[in-house]
Amino acid sequence: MRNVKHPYPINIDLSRKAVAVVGGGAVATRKIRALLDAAANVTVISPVLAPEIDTSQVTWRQKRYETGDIQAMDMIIACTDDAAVNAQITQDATHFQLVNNASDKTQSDFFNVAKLEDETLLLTVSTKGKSPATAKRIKQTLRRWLDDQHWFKGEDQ
Ligand SMILES: C[C@@]1(CC(=O)O)c2cc3[nH]c(cc4nc(cc5[nH]c(cc(n2)[C@H]1CCC(=O)O)[C@@](C)(CC(=O)O)[C@@H]5CCC(=O)O)C(CC(=O)O)=C4CCC(=O)O)c(CCC(=O)O)c3CC(=O)O
Ligand SMILES: NC(=O)C1=CN([C@@H]2O[C@H](COP(=O)(O)OP(=O)(O)OC[C@H]3O[C@@H](n4cnc5c(N)ncnc54)[C@H](O)[C@@H]3O)[C@@H](O)[C@H]2O)C=CC1
Repeated sequence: MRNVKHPYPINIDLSRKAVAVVGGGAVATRKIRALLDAAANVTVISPVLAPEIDTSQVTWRQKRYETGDIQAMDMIIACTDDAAVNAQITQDATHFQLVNNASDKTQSDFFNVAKLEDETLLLTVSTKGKSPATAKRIKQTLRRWLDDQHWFKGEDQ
């Protein structure tokens, strides 16, 4: 995140929000899964899409990113494999849009978190951007502990 030491953690209902994912590769695939879980209206802007992305669940604009593409979006995830394009997207976003630059943590309004979820629980883990792999490992450890306590009834995620 740009310069905040104590980010504000929230759970967002995205069902009335328009979310742009710029890029259609491995990172986009993971972010889109979580966005669709939260009922977001997802538009993917990318010349190519990974086969795991279901085009019946998103709006696909098959093109390279251009300034103006994100104008009507509430939230934007910049995850192309071109750092200059991701930086341009951060620059194009206005102060009332929330932008995540997946390739540069100093250019994001928010970070994505690792989540563990069933009907009644939503646990999220963040290392404040320091180590996503550690967040994933902590999530897996928590999952085993919750299973041992019979406190978790979710699928593997
Ligand atoms: C800052 C942040 C920004 C953001 O994306 O919001 C960010 C940034 C970066 N991630 C990188 C790498 C990987 N990240 C993952 C996975 C996850 N990354 C997630 C979050 C975040 N990642 C945010 C901070 C989270 C926090 O605060 O802890 C998770 C938690 C949530 C999610 O993405 O949905 C999800 C957990 C999956 C789960 O829950 O199972 C994997 C795959 C894996 O581990 O399986 C790899 C490949 C690892 C490898 O193999 O090296 C790189 C290096 C890129 C490079 O240079 O190559 C950067 C760039 C940088 O650090 O600047
Ligand atoms: N935050 C995170 O969780 C992680 C972030 N990363 C970062 O994310 C970047 C992307 O990683 P992957 O998805 O694995 O790459 P990838 O190579 O699988 O996908 C890149 C996608 O970007 C698209 N693209 C390229 N130029 C574009 C443009 N001008 N406009 C629109 N789309 C464009 C391509 O068509 C492709 O679909 C990496 O370069 C790395 O910096 C990598 C791993 C995890």
